[in-house]
Amino acid sequence: MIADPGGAVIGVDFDGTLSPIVPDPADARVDPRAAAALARLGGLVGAVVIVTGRPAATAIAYGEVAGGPGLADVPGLVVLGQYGLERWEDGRVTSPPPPPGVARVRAELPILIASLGLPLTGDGDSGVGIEDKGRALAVHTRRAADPEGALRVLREPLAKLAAETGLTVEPGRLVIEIRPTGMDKGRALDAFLAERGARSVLFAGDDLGDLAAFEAVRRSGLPGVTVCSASAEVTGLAALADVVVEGPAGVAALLSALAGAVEGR
Ligand SMILES: O=P(O)(O)OC[C@H]1O[C@H](O[C@H]2O[C@H](CO)[C@@H](O)[C@H](O)[C@H]2O)[C@H](O)[C@@H](O)[C@@H]1O
Repeated sequence: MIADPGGAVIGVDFDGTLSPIVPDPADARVDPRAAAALARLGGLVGAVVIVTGRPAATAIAYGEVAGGPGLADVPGLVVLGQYGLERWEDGRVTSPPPPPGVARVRAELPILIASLGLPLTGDGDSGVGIEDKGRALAVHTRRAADPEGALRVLREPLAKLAAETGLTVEPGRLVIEIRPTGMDKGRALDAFLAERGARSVLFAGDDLGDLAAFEAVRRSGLPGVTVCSASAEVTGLAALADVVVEGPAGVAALLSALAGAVEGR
């Protein structure tokens, strides 16, 4: 990677990796040090790609940094959003239309959650939150009175709703998403590595949804490094990573050190 940076692909997740976990998903923002490191790397390596469950445009918007380089300033950046269904590049998003089941989930979710006796969040209130991502919906319990308990109550009814609407369930950090089938971070990364003719790859993530990308690094057969952005909340991923760092601050430090090593080679 350092000897042949032009062949390297640097892949990163957004929430929990570039952006610290916060109670309200709408408050998430990139760590400015991570954005600055990626902006350096973008001019040095083959490609920088963000692979995220967020809509691609949301990652770009939450990647703005006042007075410094933000994610939109990373040279050649590609964002594969909604687990690879969307692509942001050169300021434009391309994506297929949402499958029809999403509209039914959107209509039924508030009723279903109320029927389970779980209060929904209002502005700034505690409760269960619904994040509408256009082609997927996420049900968040981080702000519920009992986050783990709410997750337990929701698990089966959401799986049933996903099955009835031809969609799939994606569990995450105090969140269950109902999203289109047929794509995941691994498939998205496979295709990107092939498209760019990658000769090495690094992928950093924080959650079990990032495991598919770790597996893509392994099956690529390329010299590869998997990085876990560690937290007390997700303990399973660290054992499966080559390198473990402390959250987004640790990821930023690692990316910055990598940029320094390439610049100084
Ligand atoms: O693939 P990622 O970039 O990691 O996105 C996965 C989901 O992350 C977001 O939720 C998580 O972060 C929130 C903000 O810190 C936090 O409040 C929540 O508890 C976490 O689950 C996001 O809201 C989802 O849409 C993403 O799919």
